[in-house]
Amino acid sequence: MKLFGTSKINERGNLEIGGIDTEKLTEEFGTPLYVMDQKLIEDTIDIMKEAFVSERFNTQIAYAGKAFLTTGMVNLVNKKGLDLDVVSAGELYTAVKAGFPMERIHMHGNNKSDEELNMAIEYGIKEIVIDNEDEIEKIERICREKNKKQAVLLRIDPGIEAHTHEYIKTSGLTSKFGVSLFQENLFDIVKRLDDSEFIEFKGFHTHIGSQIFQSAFFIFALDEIFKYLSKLKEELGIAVETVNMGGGFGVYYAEGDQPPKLDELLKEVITYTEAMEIKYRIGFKNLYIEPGRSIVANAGTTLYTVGGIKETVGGKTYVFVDGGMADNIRPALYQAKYEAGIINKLKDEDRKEITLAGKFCESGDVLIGNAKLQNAEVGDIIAVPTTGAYCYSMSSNYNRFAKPALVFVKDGQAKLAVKRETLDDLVRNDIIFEL
Ligand SMILES: Cc1ncc(COP(=O)(O)O)c(C=O)c1O
Ligand SMILES: N[C@@H](CCCC[NH3+])C(=O)O
Repeated sequence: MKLFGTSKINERGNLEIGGIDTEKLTEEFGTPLYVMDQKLIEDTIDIMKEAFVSERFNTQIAYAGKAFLTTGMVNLVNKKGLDLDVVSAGELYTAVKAGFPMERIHMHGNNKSDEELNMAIEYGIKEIVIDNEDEIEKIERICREKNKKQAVLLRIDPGIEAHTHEYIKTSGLTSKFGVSLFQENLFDIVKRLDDSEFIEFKGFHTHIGSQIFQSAFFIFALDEIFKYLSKLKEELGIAVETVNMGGGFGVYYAEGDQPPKLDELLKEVITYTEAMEIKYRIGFKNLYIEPGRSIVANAGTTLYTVGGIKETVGGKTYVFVDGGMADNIRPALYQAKYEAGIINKLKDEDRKEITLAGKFCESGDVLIGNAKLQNAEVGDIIAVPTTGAYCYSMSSNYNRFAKPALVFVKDGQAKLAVKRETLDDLVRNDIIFEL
C-alpha cells in the first residue's frame, strides 16, 4: 500500500496521518471515517501554483468542487487563492455559505436549471460555462430580467478521445458535453455570443476527461482549440481572450498506475500554450485549468472496521468492512482499483489474497477484488488510501446507510469537517401520511 503526504507508519507501528495515529482517530470519530490530509492538499496546490505560471499570459487554477466539496474545503480553496468551479446550486450554495468570493466562481453543467442560472447571475459569479445552444437563450432571458450582463465561456468538445474509462471520458464526437468543434454552425454560435447585449463572451472551455495519464491528450486539445481561435480571428475578427483547458490529470490509485508529475505536466502545458500564443498572435490573455482529483485524491484515506471474514466453498476469502459502495461507488461504477492495509500490521510481510467487500445488499459491493492484505481479524481497522476524490462527493444513503464522518487532519490535530449522519437524519425529510 502506497502512502502519500504525511501518512507514515509511526513508532507504535500504526498508520499515522497528519501527525495523528489513525487508531486514535477511529476511537474518537468511529468508522467508516473519511480522513483528509490537509497538508498534502496544501502542498499539492502549491506545486501546481508554482508550475502553472507564464510571463506571456495570466494563469488561474480553479478547483473542481465535484471531486470533493464541503464548506471547510471551500475555505481551504479560498485561503490558497484558487478559483472554484461549481456544477450545481448545491455546490454554489456551499461556496456562498463558506463566504467564498463570488467573483472567483465558475459554473458548469450540461443542463443548468433556471434556479441555478438565476443564482449564478444574481450572485455575479466570474463565468458561466455555456454547454449548449439552449443555454444561451436561458442566460439572455435571465440577464434581461435582472438587467445584468454575464461573462461566459463556451464549452467546446475538441473530439479528443483520451485513454480513460468510457464513463469518465467527456470528449469525442458523441459526448453529452459541450458544442463540437466540428459542428457546422459553430461560427454562428460564437457570433451570437459575441453580439449579445446580455453576454460578455470571454472565450472557450474544454475538458477531455478524467484520470488521464498522458500529457499528449491535453496538448492535442490545446492545439485544436488554438487553431480554431486563429480561424475565428481571421474569418470573424473575434479575438478570444480566455481558454480554460479543464482538469483531468490522473493520479496513482494502485500498482501499475503511472500518473504524470503535476509540475512537469503543467510546465509542458504552459510551454506549449506560449508557443501557440507566439505563433498565432490572437490577443489571447488568460489560461485556466480546473483540476479536482489531482488536488484531493491522494489526500483522502477511508478507515473501516472489519466485521467478519468468510471463506467460501469456492475458495474465495472475503473480508467484510462496515462501509462499501455507499461511501465509495468507484469500484462498482468504473472498476476502479484501490490498495488497502491494516493500520497496525502494515509492516507484516505475511499477505493473503482476499476480496475486500462492503456491507451493502449487492454482490457488486466489492471495494477491492484481489487485495494482498495482511492477516485480517475481526475488529481490525483497514485503511484504503486515495479516496479523497469522488468518494464523499458521490456517496449515497443506499440501504439507508448513514454517511460517515469526515475529518481534516494536520499537525497532530483533527478537525471534524462533516458530522456522521444519524438515524434521525435519514428520516428527516420523510413524511408519515395517512394510508
Ligand atoms: C468540466 C469539468 N471540469 C473539471 C473536472 C475535474 O476533473 P478531474 O477531477 O479529473 O481533475 C471535470 C470532471 O471530469 C469536469 O467535467
Ligand atoms: N466521478 C468520476 C470522474 C468525474 C468525471 C466528471 N466529469 C470518477 O470518480 O472518477
